[in-house]
Amino acid sequence: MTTFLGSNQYGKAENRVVRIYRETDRHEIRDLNVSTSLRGDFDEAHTTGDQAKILPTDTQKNTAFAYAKEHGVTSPEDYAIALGTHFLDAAPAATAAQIRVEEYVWDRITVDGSEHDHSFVRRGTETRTSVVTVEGRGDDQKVAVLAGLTDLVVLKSTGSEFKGYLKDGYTTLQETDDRVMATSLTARWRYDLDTIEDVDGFDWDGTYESIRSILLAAFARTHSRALQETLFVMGDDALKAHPEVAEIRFAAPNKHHFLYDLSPFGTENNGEVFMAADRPYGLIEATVTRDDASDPGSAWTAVPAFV
Ligand SMILES: O=c1[nH]c(=O)c2[nH]c(=O)[nH]c2[nH]1
Repeated sequence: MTTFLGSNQYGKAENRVVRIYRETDRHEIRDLNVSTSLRGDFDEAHTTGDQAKILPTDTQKNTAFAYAKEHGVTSPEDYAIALGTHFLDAAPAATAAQIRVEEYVWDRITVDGSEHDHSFVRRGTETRTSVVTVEGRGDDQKVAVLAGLTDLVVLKSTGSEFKGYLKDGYTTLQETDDRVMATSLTARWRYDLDTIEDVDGFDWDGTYESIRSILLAAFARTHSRALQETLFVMGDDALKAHPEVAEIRFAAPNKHHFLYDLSPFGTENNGEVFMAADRPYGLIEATVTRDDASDPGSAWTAVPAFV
């Protein structure tokens, strides 16, 4: 019996890079969790122990921090493209570099009705995400950019029904035309860079905010016949408004809210008191794709998402 080395990658995970812009009294903060991975011809490092081709994870960490100053962090996507491109120059054996960035958003604290210059409060649990994969060199170099968010917790107190579903001998669920619908949304969308004229000058932050608002508006506006339908409308709205987005993927846990039975206490419950169940949860996952979407290449390789 012989064995061989299968797919592999290596890098430094979860570098907590905080970049503060302090050129004026009104400071700006970008708070990132940056993970780097290199893929390529790193067989010897595993099979013979020869580390000659390995750019150490410690160096990758240093570069992540240095680039926060030398390149800057105008957006997670722009920073990740610069870092990924650099690693292909720095490590000749690498065929691809993947940079995964989570951004924790800080809002300014409002004091006496005005935003404070240098005091911030973290925005809930929501996290902005980006995954950039840079592959190849020179004219053949390909850059894939995913953006998204995770842990965006939303709830509708009405405007959601669930009925007309398949029933069998194990079905106990009652049909409803008025329920609470809540989820903690993960969404990732893939940019088609060929549709973007000036990638260096692209407004990554503005586009992120626009798509986030579209998703929230669609969730609020749509009378939901199922979480599946709501996700599709959210994706459809985002793709229609943003031709530069090829596809969007969702993972949405259905955070069930069960009407609590207060009848033993002689109290009516007209959709007023619910038990929020922690688990199990329905897990609804869906992709909405433009029919002429570009080839994703390795954009989704090693990205923690379904399919
Ligand atoms: O929006 C829903 N989709 C389902 O597939 C489902 N299944 C279920 O039991 N409740 C729900 N709700």
